[in-house]
Amino acid sequence: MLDVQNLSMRFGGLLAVDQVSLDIQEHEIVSVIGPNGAGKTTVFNCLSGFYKPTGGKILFEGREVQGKPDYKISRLGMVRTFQHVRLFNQMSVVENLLVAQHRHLNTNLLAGLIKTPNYREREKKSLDRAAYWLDRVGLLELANRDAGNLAYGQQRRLEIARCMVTEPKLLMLDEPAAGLNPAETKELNQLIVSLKEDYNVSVLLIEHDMSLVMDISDRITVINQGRPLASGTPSEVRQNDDVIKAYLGEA
Ligand SMILES: Nc1ncnc2c1ncn2[C@@H]1O[C@H](COP(=O)(O)OP(=O)(O)OP(=O)(O)O)[C@@H](O)[C@H]1O
Repeated sequence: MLDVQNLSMRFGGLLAVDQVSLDIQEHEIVSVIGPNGAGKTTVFNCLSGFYKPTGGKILFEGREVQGKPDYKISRLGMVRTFQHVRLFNQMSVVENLLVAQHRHLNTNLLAGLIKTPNYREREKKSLDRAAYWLDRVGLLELANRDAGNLAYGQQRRLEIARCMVTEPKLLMLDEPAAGLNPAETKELNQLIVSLKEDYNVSVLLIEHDMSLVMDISDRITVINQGRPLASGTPSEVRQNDDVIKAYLGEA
């Protein structure tokens, strides 16, 4: 599904990502781990179109997407969350999900103004999808609350729902467990696995919580100082001496 070949990203004199390759097959959860500043978020920013990589190829379903703008990449079915939650805080919870779908579908302004039957039908579908996902992430009863007033763990779940209403093929989660308590992390674990099992979504995960990573990942890629250090199954990575020395030993 996703095939990243020798991805590089240079910021002036700093080579933040240096020849990183990874791939994700359908129905897989793949994690990218590594010490702080290793380049994980920069890889995400390149994949999701926030940065134009300075080298390498990104193939999504066989199509080259490196350098394409973020809205085009998300319309192809690759969507992401952010390390620091980015919701529309002044809007209600349900409005956040409606806006996500509008932006995704590139809704026609004129059709919206005169409310054509086709437009109404789409609006109804958007609302149904929003309600479905709010229920699915346990936020339905908070639908009319301002997003900014939700507890942190709830905002994180809303971010995932906001991705899911656009029906992605690949979901990229940047440190989704950061700031969550153990009970919330356990819920997150179950949610991510069910996205894969029940909705056939592939997941690319950046995460520092090693118990979560080891539990749900099919494969793991480790990067260190921008460079690929190792990749394999959780048990292969856990036993890799280089990984232990560079990261796991201190994690
Ligand atoms: N826009 C930018 N301009 C300049 N340097 C940047 C930029 N974005 C990231 N960097 C640098 O690239 C390197 C990799 O950063 P990145 O945020 O990708 O690491 P990370 O592995 O995600 O770290 P963390 O686990 O702390 O989130 C760092 O040295 C960072 O300072």
